[in-house]
Amino acid sequence: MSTAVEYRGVSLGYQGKPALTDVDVTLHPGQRLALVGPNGAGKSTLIKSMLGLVDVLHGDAAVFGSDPKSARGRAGYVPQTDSLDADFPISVRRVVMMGRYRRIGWWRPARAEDRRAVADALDRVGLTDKAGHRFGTLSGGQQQRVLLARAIAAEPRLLLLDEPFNGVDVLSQEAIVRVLRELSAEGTALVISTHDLTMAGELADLVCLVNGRQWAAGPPDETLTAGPLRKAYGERAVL
Ligand SMILES: Nc1ncnc2c1ncn2[C@@H]1O[C@H](COP(=O)(O)OP(=O)(O)OP(=O)(O)O)[C@@H](O)[C@H]1O
Repeated sequence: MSTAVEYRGVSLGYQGKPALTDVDVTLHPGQRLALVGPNGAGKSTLIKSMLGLVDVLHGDAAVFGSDPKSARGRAGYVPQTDSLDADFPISVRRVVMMGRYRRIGWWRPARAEDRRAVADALDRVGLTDKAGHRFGTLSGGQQQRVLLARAIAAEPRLLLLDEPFNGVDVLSQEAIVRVLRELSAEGTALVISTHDLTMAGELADLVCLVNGRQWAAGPPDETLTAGPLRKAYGERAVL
C-alpha cells in the first residue's frame, strides 16, 4: 500500500540543534494521526517538517514517497488561528479562495470551478451564510472552520492541522470533527496536533506521543496508556 508519510529514525531541528528525535511513524491514505505531547514537545516541528519547512538532521523522512519539500503541492496546512492577524480586512470567501491560488496563480481571475470549490468547502464546514462577512468579525471557532475550508479548497491528499481545537466552541469542534472524518473516509491522510487526550483517543487511528523525542506510536489503546503517557508528560501525567 502507498504511504502518505513514512518517517524512519528521524531527528528534526533548528540550526543543527535537535528539537525532536527518534520519530518512526507510517501514515497511510485515509488514516488519522494525532500528535500528542505537552507545550514545546515538538508537535509543530513535526507538522512543519512534513511541509519541508524544518531540517531533517538524521533518518529518512518521506511524504508520498518523496522528500517533504517536493511533495508540498499535495499537502494542506491549517495553522493555529492565534497566529493570524484577525484585523486583516478580507472576506471569508476570499480567505477560502486563497486555497485555490496554487492551482490558478494568484494574479489570474478565479474560474467557475474555483468558485464552486470555494462554495463547496464553505458548505462542508457549515459557513455558507458567512461567505461575505469580514474574517476578523467571526468567532475563534468560526475562523478555524474558515481555515479548514481554505485547506479543503486546495484538495490536499495530506492535511496537517496544528491544534485545531484550541479556543474553539463546542459547535465548531463538532463541525471540525465531522469534516475530518468525512475527509479521511474519502482517502485524505490527516495529521492533527492536540493537547486533548480524549479527543485524540476518539478521533485518531494512530497516536504519536512526543516530548523532545517520540515516546510511542501506534493505536490509541496502546499509546494513550499510563506507561507511555508518564514518559511523555512525566509523573504529573493525569490519568
Ligand atoms: N524556529 C525555531 N527556531 C529554534 N527553535 C525552535 C523553533 N521553533 C521551535 N523551536 C523549538 O523546538 C522545540 C519544539 O517546539 P514546537 O513548537 O514544535 O512544540 P509544540 O509541541 O508544537 O509546542 P506547543 O504545544 O506549545 O505549540 C521547542 O524547544 C522550541 O523552542
